[in-house]
Amino acid sequence: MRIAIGSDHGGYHLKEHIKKYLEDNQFQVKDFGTHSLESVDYPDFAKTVAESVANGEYDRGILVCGTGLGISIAANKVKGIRAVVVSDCYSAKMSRAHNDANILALGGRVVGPDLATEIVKIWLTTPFEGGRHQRRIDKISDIENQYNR
Ligand SMILES: O=C(CO)[C@H](O)[C@H](O)COP(=O)(O)O
Repeated sequence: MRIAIGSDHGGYHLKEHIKKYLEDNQFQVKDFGTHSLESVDYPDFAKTVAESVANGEYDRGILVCGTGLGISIAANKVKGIRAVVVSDCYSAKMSRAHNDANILALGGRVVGPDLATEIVKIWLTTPFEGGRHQRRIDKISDIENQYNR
């Protein structure tokens, strides 16, 4: 699986931790930055990662800012993106099974590295269930198409 990752300064340390986990576990990872603790603007990284997932270059994206909130809001502006902020294992599972989330957003100031690793593991291995959930995803796409032509 090809995974695009990105963060702002608030998510930098957790992004580096997740990158190492992914590389150690034979995922193909592209790090779109940021590459230091210098203050940057999270929409810049959300946009790059979200576009790389929306255009099919990468299968999934993982984004980290201080809370996961701003970077997920920004990513969700890109057509075709379903970004979710997750800080527990149940939501990680359900965001895949029911919501077919294609971007996981984490808060570097919210979740510790061990919990984040568990969330990432679950999120990357849980399949979408389809069925009635596909109908609901299609309705989300309909809303998106209405406002984002
Ligand atoms: O969590 C975030 C957005 O949702 C950002 O990481 C946070 O707002 C950055 O704050 P600061 O510039 O004070 O480090």
